[in-house]
Amino acid sequence: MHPALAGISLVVFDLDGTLIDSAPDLAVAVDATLAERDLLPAGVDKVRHWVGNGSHKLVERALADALGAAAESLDAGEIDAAHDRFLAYYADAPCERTQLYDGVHECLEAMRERNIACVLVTNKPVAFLPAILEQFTLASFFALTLGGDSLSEKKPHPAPLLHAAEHTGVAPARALMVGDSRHDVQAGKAAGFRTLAVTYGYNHGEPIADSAPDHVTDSLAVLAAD
Ligand SMILES: O=C(O)COP(=O)(O)O
Ligand SMILES: [Mg+2]
Repeated sequence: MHPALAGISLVVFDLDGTLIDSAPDLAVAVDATLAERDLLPAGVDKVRHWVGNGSHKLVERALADALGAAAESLDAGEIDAAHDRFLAYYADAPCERTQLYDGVHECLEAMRERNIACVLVTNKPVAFLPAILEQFTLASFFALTLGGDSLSEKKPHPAPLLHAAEHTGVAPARALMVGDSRHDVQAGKAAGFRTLAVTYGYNHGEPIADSAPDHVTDSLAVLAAD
């Protein structure tokens, strides 16, 4: 068994950039939002760097970039209005270009066989989760799924991870956080979880090793190995 799983009874998985490559659909919704305001498209490469702090931050970063302004200088009402438009566009097509990463299903199957509880903790709005989980037949693997707006705090705050531990009755010391961004690693450390980071996701253009996770992998398939 992979050393990250030694003594582990709960694995909390991040979604975007960890289980699914959702940036192409997020970019379509961002670009449609910008186009309504006659702003140039951001494109998927930029959007990849902006995912991870929830959809509101994604839209704020996209607007700031398109307007050549500092995020702090934007009007809050302007960001809220653009965010509403983004949510409408994304709701129309949340999984047309999104792909499941290799190794995800075999990893989740292996957790099920080993009786290791799995919980999904994403900063994505919870309203999008049913359609995405159904599209990739992921729903049945999770004891609980939390979005960025499910609780009053989201990652990098440890609250959603501690909620997952409490919900499954597993002590944080026996839990592992698996994610692609520094926010996942920070939340995991703050919650007293062990941390495993994937190298292929979105991390604001920084190497995830800089966040000093306990383990790093380039595929979740390693968690399925004997
Ligand atoms: O920022 C988002 O909307 C999603 O991010 P996460 O699934 O990587 O937490
Ligand atoms: Mg992520």
